[in-house]
Amino acid sequence: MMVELIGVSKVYPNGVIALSNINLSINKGEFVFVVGSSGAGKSTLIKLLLKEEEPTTGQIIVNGEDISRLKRSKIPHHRRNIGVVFQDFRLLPNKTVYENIEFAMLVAGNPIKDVKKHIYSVLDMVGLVDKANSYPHQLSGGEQQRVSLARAVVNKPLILIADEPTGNLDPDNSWAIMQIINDINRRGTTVLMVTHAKDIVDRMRKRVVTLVKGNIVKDQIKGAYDI
Ligand SMILES: Nc1ncnc2c1ncn2[C@@H]1O[C@H](COP(=O)(O)OP(=O)(O)OP(=O)(O)O)[C@@H](O)[C@H]1O
Repeated sequence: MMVELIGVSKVYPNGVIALSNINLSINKGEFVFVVGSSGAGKSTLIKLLLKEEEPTTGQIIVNGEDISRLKRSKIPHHRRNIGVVFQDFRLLPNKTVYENIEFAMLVAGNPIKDVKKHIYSVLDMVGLVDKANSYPHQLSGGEQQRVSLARAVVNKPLILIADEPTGNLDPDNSWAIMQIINDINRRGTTVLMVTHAKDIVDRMRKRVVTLVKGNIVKDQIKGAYDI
């Protein structure tokens, strides 16, 4: 099992119950869509997995490790297991495409040899070798998201979390991003993608976990977007 949530609840200090006794198991190599209306608890789930928030009850096990018991000093090591992409790309504006990816490797203290070759291999995967020396503002939204995906996987994470990765993109760019995420998954990375994109979910025929008010109300093997 790559990710396991056992009896996980999250009650924020203001009393809002964002997640209520969640049980969820995700196998190594699985692809899971998480869907649900606004406020259903999707972002909270991601924050718990990244250990940006602590669960109120329950256990969260990632790659065999109970992250609710993790020492503060072990959090960076835990986060290196997870690559993340967001709706708003979050590239560093003053660094080139190459430097954005290089920086992610440096920060992770990555022991990967031949940094340059490795950066070009992830750029090749997203079809942007020719943009290595461009700055983010010189790229389209779709291209920026491709860079952000290259950066997310450069340290070979076990899990890719994509938080509405197509939220700012038109249908063609959305579909291109979806294909890259699917390729990343086929190469063995477990993928958890939060999305509101009904057309994409319905076309991909992957596992779909549906949240309503902090509860999993549906978990379908080859599911559809149905809220
Ligand atoms: N830091 C916080 N403090 C208090 N309440 C919060 C906090 N973060 C989220 N909430 C509340 O918890 C509930 C779940 O929020 P969450 O952001 O997880 O939903 P979501 O499914 O990601 O929604 P969206 O699709 O709008 O991003 C909501 O009622 C929200 O108002």
